[in-house]
Amino acid sequence: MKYHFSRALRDEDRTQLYSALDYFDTTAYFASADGKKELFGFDVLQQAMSPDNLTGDVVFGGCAFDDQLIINTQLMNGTWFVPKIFVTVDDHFIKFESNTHENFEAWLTMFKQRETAPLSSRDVTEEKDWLRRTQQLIDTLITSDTLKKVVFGRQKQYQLSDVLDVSRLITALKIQKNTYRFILKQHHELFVSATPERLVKVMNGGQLETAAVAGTIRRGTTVSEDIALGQSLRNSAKNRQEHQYVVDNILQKLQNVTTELVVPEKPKVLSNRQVQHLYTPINARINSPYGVVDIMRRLHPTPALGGVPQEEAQQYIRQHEKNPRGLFAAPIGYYTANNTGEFIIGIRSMYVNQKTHLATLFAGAGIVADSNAAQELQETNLKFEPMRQLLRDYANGN
Ligand SMILES: C=C(O[C@H]1C=CC=C(C(=O)O)[C@@H]1O)C(=O)O
Repeated sequence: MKYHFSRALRDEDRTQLYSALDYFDTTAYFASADGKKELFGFDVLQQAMSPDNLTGDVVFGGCAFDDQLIINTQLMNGTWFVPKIFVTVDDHFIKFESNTHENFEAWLTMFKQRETAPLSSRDVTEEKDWLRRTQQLIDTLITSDTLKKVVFGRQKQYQLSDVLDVSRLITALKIQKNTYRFILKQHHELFVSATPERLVKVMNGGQLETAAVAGTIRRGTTVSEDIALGQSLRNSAKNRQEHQYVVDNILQKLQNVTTELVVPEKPKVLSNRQVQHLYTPINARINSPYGVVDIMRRLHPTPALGGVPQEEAQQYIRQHEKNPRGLFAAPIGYYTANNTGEFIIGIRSMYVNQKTHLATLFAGAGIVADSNAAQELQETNLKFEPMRQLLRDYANGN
């Protein structure tokens, strides 16, 4: 990029940057799981449905989960853009890069928080037969010689009374600890995710970090109950199996494109606000000439989102889920011209059409032969909760 500027971070910078996300037609926001690093992309220099034809210092976007097209949306079928302005914020510093604006301070002062109307929401559609279809899937898994695991998705729609402001969404998302937060906005469409699942991060020098996040239990209401639940998750043969499918698949996919693969023997427990997961971090060094986009394409979908075997599970998903997933359960993130970048998985997410004011919330659960359909239904209810809470907090002005 042509213009570069950096300085110490000031208190008001973040608020102004959040407001700037509402001023442009196309924007992206990415926050690391510890909340220390935030990336912003503003306005479009180049745009495409696939990253292949874009040449920019940084590219934001996401692929659709599979090749099923969704009507009346551009965003959910996969979209990528090179921003005109790229801003990075960490604990102490702010870095501004631009092709079009020379003066960062003058640019930033243009953006003020807007007054917004109160919001209400009511649920309008719900997949009432999800329990029955999940039982049918369990029966299929019990009798199948080949199919071992399918991550089965569910969607729920809410009618909102007004448009959502990205700046207020970011503020309301902050309570979702230990999750990456991502918002992609294109025209009247928004995709919002507070996800614990990192697909891949590649750093300068080719160090690669990924993780298996699969196997779920609720949070306890007291510290001791929470710890006991985490322990029972670790001891659950069903959850360990569900998790191990993901670890094995990632290792197999990385084998020929990396060296120095490091994987702990046993999973840890990763706690989010509503649920706890089994979690295995996996590190490696990426072989030349592979880049972060190659690894993203190679890894997606892991059995945390698709299933085992991959092709058969994806076919089951295509045939038995009510609606295509779009960016739900799909890779979203950014990459740079230096082959670094980070892709997370768009779960605990929602899609909002700001013209119809319809919000679609997504949740899924890994189903194996040992699964209990009613428990999986409960699990998906918990997985809807980050976005339901977001809508509630947004409405309450939190
Ligand atoms: C598909 C989702 O979760 C996946 C990620 C973590 C744990 C999962 C599980 O335990 O079922 C799922 O594989 C979702 O949250 O919508």
